[in-house]
This record gives sequence, structure tokens and C-alpha cells, in this order.
Amino acid sequence: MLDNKKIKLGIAPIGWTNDDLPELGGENTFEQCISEMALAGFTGTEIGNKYPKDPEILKHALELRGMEVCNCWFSTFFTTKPEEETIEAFKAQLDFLHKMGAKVIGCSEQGRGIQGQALPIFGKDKPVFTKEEWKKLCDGMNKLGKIAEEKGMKCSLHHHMGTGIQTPEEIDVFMEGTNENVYLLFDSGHIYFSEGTQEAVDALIEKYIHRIAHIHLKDVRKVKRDETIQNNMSFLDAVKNGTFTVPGDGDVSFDHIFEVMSQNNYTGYMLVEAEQDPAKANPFEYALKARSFIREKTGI
Ligand SMILES: O=C1C[C@@H](O)[C@H](O)[C@@H](O)C1=O
Ligand SMILES: [Co+2]
Repeated sequence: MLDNKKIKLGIAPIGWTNDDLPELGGENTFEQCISEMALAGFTGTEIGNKYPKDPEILKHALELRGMEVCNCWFSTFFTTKPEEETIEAFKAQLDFLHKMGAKVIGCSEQGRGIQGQALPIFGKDKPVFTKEEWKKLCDGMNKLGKIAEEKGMKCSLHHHMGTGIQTPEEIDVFMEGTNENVYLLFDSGHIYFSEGTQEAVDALIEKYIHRIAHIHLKDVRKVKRDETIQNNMSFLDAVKNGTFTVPGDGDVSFDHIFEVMSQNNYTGYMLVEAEQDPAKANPFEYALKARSFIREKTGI
């Protein structure tokens, strides 16, 4: 059982409209998306391209439905661009999130990343950072961590397929190279997609629970992961093929994740994030499915 005074439940708009694949869910409006999120029983959301850019308008629309923003994706480019560019853009995004009342910002190092490209996601093109790149990345992230901390917020890093921080070994290098102001954004789907084992999922949450600031609950259909490898598919083709789904609908077990969160008094958000084709997986139906799975497993 999880403590609902410490843990809040969110859902990402990516199941309704996928910003990385605009053809998926282009017809779903912002209002439909947040209304269905609220109706399914979620109180937190991240931000999609269709969300109003004006914080007051966004806040009002969410408050009408008893919802709030809990995090937003932020792309860093410390390994490939001048540090100041990432820092300036970060400050603007952080200010916006601060106005929205969010406590966390979820970064992803996109330098040489291939998640948006038509390249095999398990091929030779995935970035492997050099010593110099690791240094630039960790130094830069430590700066972002301090800026966030000064605003009372937590700067986190989303380990992600097709980036230089994908595998458990790469996550270790990152966590060792950064300080206590930098947190991990744990994504169950990305670690399972990368490693293909439940052990990797369970080991990652156990190892870093005290530095995890935000959790993405994402499930993976193993058969689709296998097809991704066999057919040399890109990340986005794997998404279209249905690799990801909502928790409880795939092959990841969430039992140990919930147990570790409970035993270590995890405080913050857990957010369902399950991008798939809304024409095949109705987002409202899948949101309800995720909601009842979480209720059954955690009591929240
Ligand atoms: O947190 C995420 C944001 C998406 O844009 C991304 O590609 C998805 O897989 C994810 O985990
Ligand atoms: Co995620």
C-alpha cells in the first residue's frame, strides 16, 4: 500500500497526442485530453504542445478539473552546444513551471540522441559519450541542479532510449558525476525497453530511490520489444508498433517498484506515461485501465 498523502498520481498527454509523432492523435483537443484525465481520476499532468502557453490560462483550465502541472520535459544539449544556451532555455522553462506550481523539471540530454531519427534504436548509432562529453554533461547538470534548488525545485534527468544515458551503466556514470541537487527521473518503460529484464527495472529503482524525484509508470509489450530488435526498428516506429502501454497491460511487473516506493517513503508524483496509437488504444479507456490497476496494486 502507498500513502496518498505522500504520493500523487498523474498522467501524460502523450497517450492523447504524441508531440514526437504529430500524426498520432492530431484530432484530440487539449480540453478533451485534460477532461478525460480528470474523469479517469488523475490529478497531475505534464505538458504537451497543445497546452496553452500562458500560465494563467493553463492553470485555470486545469483547476476547473481539479488538476495541476507536475513536471515538463526539457531537452539539454550540454554535449553538443555551448553550455549557456541550455542554461538560458532552462531558466525560462523553470520559471514557467514554477508559476504553474510544479516541483520538478525532467531533463533529457539530447546531444547526439537518436530517439527522433529513422535509425535502428538497438543499432550502432546510439550515442556513447566520451570522457569529455560526460564532464560537460555532469558539470552542466550540476549547474541546472543548483538553479532549480535555489527556486525550491528539483532538477531531474530522464534516462531514455537512444540517448547517452540509457543503460544501467550509463545511469551510474551520470549519478556518480552529479551531486545531490541532481535527481533521477525513473521511467519503468525505458529501462525495460533498454535491458529487457525485470531485474534491471527492480535494481534501478532500488539503487536510486533516494535520488528519484519523479516516476514515469510505463509498461512494455515484450513481443513488440522483440520485433523492434528483429526488424531493426527506430524508436518512433517501435512506439507506433505498440511497444509501450499503460501499467498492468504489458510485461513489466510493478510490484517491486511500489514496494520500494513504500518502504523508502517516496514522496512526489508517479505519472502514467504510455504513448501508443490513440486510434488503436483509446486514451480514455487506457487511462481508466491504468487507474484501476494502480488502485488495485497500491490502494491509491
Ligand atoms: O518522458 C517521455 C517523454 C517523451 O517525449 C518520450 O519520448 C517518452 O518515451 C518518454 O518517456
Ligand atoms: Co518517460
